Parts: sequence; structure tokens; C-alpha cells
Amino acid sequence: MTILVTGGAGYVGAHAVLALLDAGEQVVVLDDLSTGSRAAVPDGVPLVVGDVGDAALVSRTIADHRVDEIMHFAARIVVPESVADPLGYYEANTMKTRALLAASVAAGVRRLVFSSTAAVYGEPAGSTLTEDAPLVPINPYGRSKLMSEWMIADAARAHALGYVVLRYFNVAGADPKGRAGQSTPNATHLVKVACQAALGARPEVAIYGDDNPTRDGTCLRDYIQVSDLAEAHLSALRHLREGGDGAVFNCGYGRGASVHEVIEAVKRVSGVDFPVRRAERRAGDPASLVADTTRIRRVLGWSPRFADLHTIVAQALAWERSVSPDADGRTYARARIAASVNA
Ligand SMILES: NC(=O)c1ccc[n+]([C@@H]2O[C@H](COP(=O)([O-])OP(=O)(O)OC[C@H]3O[C@@H](n4cnc5c(N)ncnc54)[C@H](O)[C@@H]3O)[C@@H](O)[C@H]2O)c1
Ligand SMILES: O=c1ccn([C@@H]2O[C@H](COP(=O)(O)OP(=O)(O)O[C@H]3O[C@H](CO)[C@@H](O)[C@H](O)[C@H]3O)[C@@H](O)[C@H]2O)c(=O)[nH]1
Repeated sequence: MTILVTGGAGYVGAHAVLALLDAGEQVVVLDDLSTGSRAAVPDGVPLVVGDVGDAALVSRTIADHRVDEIMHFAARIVVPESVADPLGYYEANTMKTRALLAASVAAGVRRLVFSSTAAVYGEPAGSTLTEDAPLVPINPYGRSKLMSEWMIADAARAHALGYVVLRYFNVAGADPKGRAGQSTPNATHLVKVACQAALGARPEVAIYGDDNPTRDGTCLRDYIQVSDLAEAHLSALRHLREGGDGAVFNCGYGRGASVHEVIEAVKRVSGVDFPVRRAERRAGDPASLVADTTRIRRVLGWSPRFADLHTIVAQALAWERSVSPDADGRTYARARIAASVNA
């Protein structure tokens, strides 16, 4: 049994690959390297460089590697970019997921775990979100993912395909063994941006809006550590292998941190008081996204190991130190991932 990991050279996908290898699974990665990097794929793991929307390539990869399970991470993921380029997002996320599904169903793939997002909930009214909260995304990114969720559920009903949809809240942190982290070029994610500012790789952090209806006016997000999230994928696969029903699960910790609180945590952990400035709100940003995690804990038996903002920030900082040029333009040497796999 081989698991095809689309987007396995990216941030979350690379951590899932490590978790799968640690669990003794066989993996093949399909990635076009648009935001991912070859170096994120551990030695010994086959990497097929190509487009997940290329049905012929997907069919060939499934046949060549005897794939019967897929984890589908490949996507474009930046909310404001989706507002500026909606058609690009529908193509990358919705149409290419359809192509992957068609090839998978035709080849008899049995199980699919799909990366969805809290952005499908839109601008929620309540404090925490259960999976049954209204699905009213407020940006094209969220809509592109919600359409994919619907296609997957419909295809699963019509064909012998088991599926789990995981709706991630905000992913952050890095592999605790230092084997992987977030290397996306020009990353826009708050924790990474703040860590880069602490290390002198950026001059400042802009806070996008401090007039939201939240406790300090800045947006609240539920930051989930990336290896905890990778474990949720393994739990989802086990659930399906044991005959579990198709299902949707929130992935978060059930508590929100504000932009101010994240910046304070990065300042405290790094010991650096970097400049922060107020900026306009960003297009498509909901004020608050916090998960209710009852279902994933109950049905999948998932329990997180790193549910502490300071721990997450410390991991992100350690990773950033290993990959970022510092203020003088020096690049810190990065430990080779391959050498430490299964260390
Ligand atoms: N990072 C987050 O906070 C977050 C939150 C919610 C959901 N997600 C979802 O998680 C998944 C992974 O996100 P990430 O943070 O690892 O992003 P990422 O950009 O680091 O990884 C995406 C990977 O997919 C590859 N890719 C993109 N388009 C492709 C295509 N057409 N064909 C083949 N490969 C392609 C990229 O090269 C990259 O390696 C995405 O589906 C995203 O929507 C992420
Ligand atoms: O330099 C920055 C970067 C971010 N923010 C704010 O910080 C919060 C988090 O932003 P970011 O880290 O960019 O993540 P989101 O826009 O919340 O989106 C992430 O989290 C979503 C799930 O909640 C996923 O669907 C997306 O793929 C993923 O990019 C938002 O309020 C931003 O406005 C700033 O104030 N300054």
C-alpha cells in the first residue's frame, strides 16, 4: 500500500510525510514545486514533479506506485491572493481537485484525506465553531475549498471512496526534531512573519486591523502545531482503514490567540523587541476563527501534544534560525532533513 501525498514538498505536506514515514508507511509525493521545495522531501521518498490537475500524470503515478490512498494537500492557500485572483484559485483548488478525484475514482483509489480550511465558515457569529456551523465563506479561497469538499462527498457517495475532510485552523510551528518547518518563499503567515522580524530578516510586522470586535481589536485565530496536525492525518487514515464513515473534522485547539498576543509571544520567546505598526485591515479576513474540537477528539481519539503558543513559537523560531538570512545577510546552515529522518 502506497500513500500518494500531493503537495508533500510544502509546509503541512512535508510534516505529514515525516509522520507517515515514522509510522512505517510507504509514500510517494506529487508536487509541482510552485511553493514547495525539493529539499523538504526526505531522501528515499519518490518525488514526482508535476501538476495535480494533470489527470494522465496522476493516473500514471497511481499505477506506477500502486497507490490506494491519497492525502491531498496541493493548493494555493493565501486568502488575500484569492481575492485578487479568484479564477486562479478556483482553477488551482477546485478544478484540479476534480481532476485528481476523477483519476482516483477511475483507478479505484480507496481512501482520501483532504486538506480543507476554517475559511469555509466565513465570518462566524458564535465563539467556537462546530463542524455543523453554517458554511458561508467570505473569500474565494474558502469557496474554492468548500466546493472541493462537496465534490469529494458526492464522489464518495457514488463510488467506493472513503474520505475524511480536515478543516485546519491556522497552522504554525515546526517539527520538534528540527527536520522540517515552514519554508514557503514570501510567506504571509503571521507566526512566520513575526519570527522573521525577530531574527532581523524583516524590518517590522504590520498588524492588519485593530478595530475588530475582539478582546484587543486584532483578529483571533486558533493556531495548531503542524506535527499535531500531521498526527490528525494519521488518525483519519486509521479511521477509514477501520471502516469509519466519511466525515469532516475541525483541526485546532479550541482557543484563540489575537495578533497582538502572537506578536508578544514571539517577542518574549526571542527576546527581541522588533518594530510593529498598525496597517489597514486585509481583504477577506474574518475577525475570529476558533474551533470546537469535540468531534475530532471523540471520533478519532486525537489529542494534541503541542497545544501551547510559546512552544509553537519556539519551534517556529528554531526553524527560522536554520533557514533565514540574518540582518547581515548570512544564511544559517540547515541540517539535512534526510540525515535526521527516524532519528
Ligand atoms: N498553512 C495553513 O495555515 C493552512 C490552513 C488551512 C488549510 N491549509 C491547507 O493545507 C494545505 C497545505 O498548505 P501549506 O500551508 O502546506 O501550503 P504550501 O504552499 O507550503 O504547500 C502546498 C504544496 O502544494 C504544491 N502545489 C501547489 N499547487 C500544486 C499543483 N497544482 N500541483 C502539484 N503541487 C502543487 C506546492 O508546491 C506546495 O509544495 C493546502 O491545501 C491548504 O489549503 C493550510
Ligand atoms: O503580517 C501579518 C500577517 C497576518 N496578520 C493577521 O494575522 C491573522 C492570521 O493571518 P495569516 O497567518 O495570514 O493566516 P490566515 O489569513 O488566517 O489564513 C491561514 O489560516 C486559514 C485558516 O484559518 C487557512 O485557510 C489559510 O490557508 C491560512 O493562510 C490575520 O488576522 C491577519 O490579518 C497580520 O496582522 N500581519
